[in-house]
Amino acid sequence: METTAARTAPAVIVAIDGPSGTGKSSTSKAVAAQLGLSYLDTGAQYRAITWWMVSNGIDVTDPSEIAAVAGKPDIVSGTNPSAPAITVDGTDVSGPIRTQEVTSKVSAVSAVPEVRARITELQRSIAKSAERGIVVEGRDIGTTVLPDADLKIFLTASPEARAARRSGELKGADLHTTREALLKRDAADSSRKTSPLAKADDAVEVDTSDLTLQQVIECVVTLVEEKRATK
Ligand SMILES: Nc1ncnc2c1ncn2[C@@H]1O[C@H](COP(=O)(O)OP(=O)(O)OP(=O)(O)O)[C@@H](O)[C@H]1O
Ligand SMILES: Nc1ccn([C@H]2C[C@H](O)[C@@H](COP(=O)(O)O)O2)c(=O)n1
Repeated sequence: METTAARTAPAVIVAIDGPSGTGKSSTSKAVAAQLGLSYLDTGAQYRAITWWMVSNGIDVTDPSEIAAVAGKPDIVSGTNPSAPAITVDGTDVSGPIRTQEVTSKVSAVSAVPEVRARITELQRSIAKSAERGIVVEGRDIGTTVLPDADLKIFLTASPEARAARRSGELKGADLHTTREALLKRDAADSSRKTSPLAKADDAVEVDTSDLTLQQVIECVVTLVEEKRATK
């Protein structure tokens, strides 16, 4: 619930990065809602462009084929933390971007420099137009997209904790398979040449393995409020 103090506070830009399943989306949405900030899920944008590539028969194993069409889809992201929305060429793709097919291909598509340049530009323009500030979550927000963010958080958690969270979400999917898939995606995202998943030198690292979601939210809200008090 947004407070009066939040409505009158100075604008603040918060970058939240980390590997898959560390709680970035859940935390970012809740913090933004509580503090009256906009919210941007940058993973959803990479998933949306991947969905478009797959739907249009692009060979996602061929970076030059991806690069040639990276500018074609029109991706529009909503920034309401209570109702995050994403469309591609006017079609709501919030469901289709979460399929296993898109999840298995998104690391390859998001590694292509032309894709990153396009999506990074979009992200910066959304952040710039957020009057009351924004929480932007992803993999390279603190290092590349918004290096001057007021606050940078890097969430981590053990592979076991992350796999348990994900298999809970996927209605009891096999823990070992889920863990291996998470680690494979992290390895691809961390080893790409252009803006890999990485902690910014000035980011605050929060290990969420043994924290409840509510504890993580409270920790980040406190960090944002402390930062706002110095602005
Ligand atoms: N601290 C926590 N304790 C227990 N469960 C959590 C915690 N944080 C998040 N979760 C749960 O873990 C799952 C993954 O969280 P979330 O989608 O926020 O992670 P993420 O880092 O955004 O992942 P991805 O990068 O893959 O999108 C969700 O079901 C969420 O409710
Ligand atoms: N800033 C970002 C955000 C996401 N990606 C890529 C890498 C992820 O595996 C994929 C999906 O993200 P998720 O929905 O799981 O948060 O998108 C990236 O490269 N940079």
